[in-house]
Amino acid sequence: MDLSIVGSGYVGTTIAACFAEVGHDVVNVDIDEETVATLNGGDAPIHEPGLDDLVAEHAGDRLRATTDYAAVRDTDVTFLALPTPSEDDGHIDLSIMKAGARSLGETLAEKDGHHLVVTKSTVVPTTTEEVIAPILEAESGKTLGADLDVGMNPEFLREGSAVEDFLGPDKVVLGSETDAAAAALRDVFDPLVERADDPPVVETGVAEAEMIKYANNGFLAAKISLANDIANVCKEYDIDSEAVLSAIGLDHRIGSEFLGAGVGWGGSCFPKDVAAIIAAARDVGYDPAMLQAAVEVNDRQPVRLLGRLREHVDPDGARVAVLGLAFKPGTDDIRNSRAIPLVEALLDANADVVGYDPVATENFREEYPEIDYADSAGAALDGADAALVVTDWPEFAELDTEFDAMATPIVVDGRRIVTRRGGIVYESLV
Ligand SMILES: NC(=O)c1ccc[n+]([C@@H]2O[C@H](COP(=O)([O-])OP(=O)(O)OC[C@H]3O[C@@H](n4cnc5c(N)ncnc54)[C@H](O)[C@@H]3O)[C@@H](O)[C@H]2O)c1
Ligand SMILES: O=c1ccn([C@@H]2O[C@H](COP(=O)(O)OP(=O)(O)O[C@H]3O[C@H](CO)[C@@H](O)[C@H](O)[C@H]3O)[C@@H](O)[C@H]2O)c(=O)[nH]1
Repeated sequence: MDLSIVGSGYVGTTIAACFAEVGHDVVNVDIDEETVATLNGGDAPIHEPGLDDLVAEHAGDRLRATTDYAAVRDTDVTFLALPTPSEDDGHIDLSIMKAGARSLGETLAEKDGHHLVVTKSTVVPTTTEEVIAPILEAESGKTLGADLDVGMNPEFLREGSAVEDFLGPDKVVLGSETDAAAAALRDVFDPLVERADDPPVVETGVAEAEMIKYANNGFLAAKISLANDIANVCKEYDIDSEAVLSAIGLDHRIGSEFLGAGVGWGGSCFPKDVAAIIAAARDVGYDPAMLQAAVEVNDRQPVRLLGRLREHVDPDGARVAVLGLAFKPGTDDIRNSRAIPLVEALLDANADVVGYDPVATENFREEYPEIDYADSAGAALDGADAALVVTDWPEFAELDTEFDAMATPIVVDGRRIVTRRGGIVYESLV
């Protein structure tokens, strides 16, 4: 099939390359000329394992990119993979989605025949039908349910394993309201479902599909927060939280994943999505207490980590190495990284901060040019008065003699990943 993907970021590029991989002809539309040029040059515009290879293989053939929305007229289905950031009060900011829908609608005015527009972005319930569809209808002159349909296909990929997750999903959720939309969505996903050995395909309504995404992320974020709550209790009793959490994970009703206690959840999705569904729920008169508690526990974890640091060193004037700037291992994405509140608090406390990350340093430097950066963990530790471990990059587990170069070897581990104990002052958050 001929597919167009509007937005070529973490999701748009990944799904475009993967759809090309399963046999579709795909065009990416993005307003960023550099992104488009990078893709057309055969390179991925983001760091994501396996993506470079797919882009290199399909670019110029089944995968191409353009800044010109007119390209969507040659396709059957368009996915909107545009950002849906948070407003200051947590509500979803739909301005980019609306701008994309307007451009798409304008261009569809000149397309004969049926077109399906699928929301891939994470949007609060009713957005696709009540916000996106009316813009598309108004701009294109097409009629919803006749020559225009909308659908919703939430995305569950994780950064750092995006390609693997998209090509091997636990489930595929296809939200539609008409037979034509349901049939087109099935046609898009059939080759992927077949290749992935038939994962469950959930066919549902558009608003249900929108809500499934928030329920998924809200549940996972709350699961981590509950693990952190339990781990904090363990810490106060001097009980090994890892032993406790791994034991409860053996109960199949609980499951062992996303019980990783530590400095909490960050990233481009959990914080904004949990905030957005809380705000949307309040708009319709319901206060989601569990989700709110998940946020509160999460906000406390960096504060607790700094408390552990202060038990050993006064940050004022101290050189503090921050190990890990990405919001999780395997990505250069720093959006809502736990390193952000930590670095800001350290700067407020007048610490001399040196950051290190295997791949996210340049992104962090753009936001925080005022701190020092090292090109290895060892260099960051050299001469430091204390180290905070913030991201669970596997290389931090291997650190050993590097700690010997610290001025005072105080290691406060926010991810419980460092293995060395002898000859250092080791303090774990949980
Ligand atoms: N990042 C993830 O892991 C992930 C996973 C699942 C769902 N999501 C959801 O997917 C959506 C996209 O997220 P992302 O992380 O890929 O965003 P992103 O910021 O990485 O990429 C968005 C892209 O859209 C482009 N863009 C902006 N305005 C445009 C316009 N008017 N027309 C065309 N292109 C435009 C930008 O240049 C950018 O390349 C969000 O709703 C997010 O919540 C993200
Ligand atoms: O046991 C765990 C697992 C994760 N995290 C943290 O949680 C955050 C999110 O991690 P992860 O879920 O692996 O990464 P994302 O790429 O943000 O993926 C989430 O957000 C995406 C965007 O909505 C969804 O598509 C994915 O299904 C969902 O897992 C990171 O800060 C992790 O460090 C923990 O603290 N403990």
